[in-house]
Amino acid sequence: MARDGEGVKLEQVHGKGRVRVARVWRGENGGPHHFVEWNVSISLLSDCLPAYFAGDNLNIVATDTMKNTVYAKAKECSQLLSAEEFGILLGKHFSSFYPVVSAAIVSIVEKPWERVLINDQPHSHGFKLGSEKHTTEVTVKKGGGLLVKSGIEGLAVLKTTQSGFEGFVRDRYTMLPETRERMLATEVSASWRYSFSNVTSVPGKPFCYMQRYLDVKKVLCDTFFGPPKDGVYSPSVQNTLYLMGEAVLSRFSVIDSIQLRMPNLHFLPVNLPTKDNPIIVKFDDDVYMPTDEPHGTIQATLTRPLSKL
Ligand SMILES: O=c1[nH]c(=O)c2[nH]c(=O)[nH]c2[nH]1
Repeated sequence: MARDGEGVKLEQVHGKGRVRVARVWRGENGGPHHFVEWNVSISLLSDCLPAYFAGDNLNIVATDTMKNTVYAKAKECSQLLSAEEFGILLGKHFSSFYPVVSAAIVSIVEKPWERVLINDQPHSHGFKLGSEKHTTEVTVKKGGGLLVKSGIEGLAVLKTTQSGFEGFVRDRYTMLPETRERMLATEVSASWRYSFSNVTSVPGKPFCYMQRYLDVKKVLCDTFFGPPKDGVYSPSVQNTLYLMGEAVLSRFSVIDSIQLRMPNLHFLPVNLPTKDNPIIVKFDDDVYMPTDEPHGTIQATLTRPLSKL
């Protein structure tokens, strides 16, 4: 929402960030419990410019109300649902319930609680924290326009060989040796966009966002690592990132585009020469110094041709 007035252009959005909610669904007749913990952020686009220009709050949906709505809607959801479905439900509510709201953006980060296995048996009500996180960002416009993104944060992956980096620009500042043998480590963040563009075109069951999230994660990992025995050679993070994104687009027709962020987390070869003694440690692809920073930042978005942008 923007207004030009007295030489000032105002663009604004307001919302509530980091609303933490956990929900348990207790199985009938002693069946297993299902559990999620979500961190929900809401932004509303609404015509509340008088609040900024004149201190008139008449059209403001209080952010406290947004927070309460998260708990109220979680309570109403009597069946297990995915973060995406909860985001759509909240987005539909905010954009249709309030005449002043033209669009709602709901972002959710799911805490990676996983059902625990005891003696290989899934526990009925016990969970432990995993690593990478499932995320979603849903935009719902008044009238039903929809954008659903899902994502992964913090998928840490590493391979000890089958990676190199050669043929790059060399100048007087370049010290990095060319190599066909190095470690490759990254923490993948991915965000992909589904092709549904209206709340009426969202597929119902059996389409399952949770399963799709697991499928995309598998395709990303399979492409990064390659076959179990021999792996696959990576000539750069850039090429591996591209192949990962391309594999997702070619495997899932409901996904229009994917953004991947893959920091290059360096493992530096350790050589310890001394002035007087023979070399204490000579690097032989064995001892490394892991570093978090500085790190390479490699990021790209792949979009399917002919996507309805
Ligand atoms: O895969 C890589 N891509 C780069 O752009 C780069 N730059 C660098 O120093 N090492 C690497 N590795």
